[in-house]
Amino acid sequence: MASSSPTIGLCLITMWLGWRLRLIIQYSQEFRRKRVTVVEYPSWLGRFVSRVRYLFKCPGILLQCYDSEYPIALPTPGPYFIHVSSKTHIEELSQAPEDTLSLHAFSKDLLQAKYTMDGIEFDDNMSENGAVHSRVLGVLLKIHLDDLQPSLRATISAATAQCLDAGSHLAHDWTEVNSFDFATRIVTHANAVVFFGAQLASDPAFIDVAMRYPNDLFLTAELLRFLPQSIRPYAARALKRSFSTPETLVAYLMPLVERRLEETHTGGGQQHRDLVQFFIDSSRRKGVWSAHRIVQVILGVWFASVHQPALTLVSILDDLHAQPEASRIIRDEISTMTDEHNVPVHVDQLPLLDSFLKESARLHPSDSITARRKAIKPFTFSDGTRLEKNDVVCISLEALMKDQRHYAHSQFFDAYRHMNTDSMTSQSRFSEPSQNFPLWGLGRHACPGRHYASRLLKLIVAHLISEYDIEMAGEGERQSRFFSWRTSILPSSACRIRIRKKAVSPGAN
Ligand code: HEM
Repeated sequence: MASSSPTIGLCLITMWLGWRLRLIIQYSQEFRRKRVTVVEYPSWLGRFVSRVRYLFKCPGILLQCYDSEYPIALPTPGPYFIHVSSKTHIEELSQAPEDTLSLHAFSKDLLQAKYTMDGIEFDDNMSENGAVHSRVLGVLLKIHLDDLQPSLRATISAATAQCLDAGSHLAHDWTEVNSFDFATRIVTHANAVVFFGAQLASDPAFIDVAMRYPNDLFLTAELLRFLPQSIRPYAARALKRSFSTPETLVAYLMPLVERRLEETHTGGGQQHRDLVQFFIDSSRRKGVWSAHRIVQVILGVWFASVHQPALTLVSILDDLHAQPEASRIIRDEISTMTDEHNVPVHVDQLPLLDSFLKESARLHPSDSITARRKAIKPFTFSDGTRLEKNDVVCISLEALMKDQRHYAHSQFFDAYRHMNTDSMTSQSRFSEPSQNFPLWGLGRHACPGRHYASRLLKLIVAHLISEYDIEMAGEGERQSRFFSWRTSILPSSACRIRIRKKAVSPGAN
């Protein structure tokens, strides 16, 4: 009996390896694309190694092999990813119809949504959901940002103080925290107010679940993607025991959404200004979504809304420390800049703060690629470059934003780069997607949450920089504090900051 478990384990591993090898052989035989450079080692073993290497080294490989004209293809443990970077390819990719190059078909594979978002069934051509997202995030949330700002400020302030209470206390009032945990906690608290309103956002048990959900989703999806389709439902059921936050989150959200739907139908209750209400109001135009459907969609948006801003904030804090002079001037800008009527300037109208955030994201994005699309059917670019069904195509984000052709002295951190320094006004804004700055994607899918993300990051940075002294804990190159997994560039556990309340606070606007 004692020897049976290792034998079963060995059989399962051998079966899994055989299955992966069969897929690799299948993909490699299929992969012949006109005008695309394939970056992989020759031979079967080489191809296997190339795929494993992709998991740990993708951002570095893309920087090394970047070509501003010709697409490059990298083998991944799944399909080949074809990375484009020329103006024409980028334009054609972002304008391709959803039923040919689909973001949602890609996201469905990436996030294993059926298992991680309470059984949501994505259609590859999700124009209906897309329209509701755009209205809720890109229109209603954007319009209400100024109204939400006071509660966001108060929440950021309280969440920061709470994180510091829980951190490791050092001499001279310093507290040390893990940068990513710190950023995730503040973003989670702020988002919870905006998504679900003050009542649920003030429940610590809910915040704990909401904060853990993106991590559980990410790990579950990663594990499932390594398994054959046929056994994913069983594996997902087994994984639920270890990663239970999706179910718990649904248990919190269903009563809230049901109550709101009821209030909306009867016309009773108070007026709510949060995303749950915006989703209810916007989906009514599409024939009233059920509470369950609204919760499923909110789970997807919640993942996007926590993970990316938290990663972006970690890099901003890192860069503020590396650029002390710019950091000092931003602090002055926040505390002293007034308009012609001597009224403090709105946090969204501070040109150096905006430029700094954009420069930080340009040099240190949290992902090396953007605008991913899965080919639902074959697609041919105007120069003849061809994609076959199931290929994934995307833009080489990091390499493109470090290309000398787009940015002079592109490796140099220039806090003023995105400003007109004569008039000291913004030249191009952080929240604007463009061909040279596709951080938010491009075209009809460009991130609808970008105005909120930009405002949130500015409010957090303004609060931290005005009220706290911040230092990196431990020195060393940036590279030693970050690692990559697939295309993501992630902070390691060595990414820690020391933080303490300023002796005299200049006070933010
Ligand atoms: C720094 C923070 C963020 C970054 C860098 C970012 C980046 C992106 C990117 C690259 C895409 C894909 C665009 C494409 O493929 O063309 C995207 C899509 C999306 N993002 Fe963001 N995002 C951020 C924050 C947010 C926030 C805060 C929210 C919600 C409040 C959000 C909601 C979404 C949604 C719903 C989509 C899917 C859009 C669609 O289906 O058409 N994002 N984001």
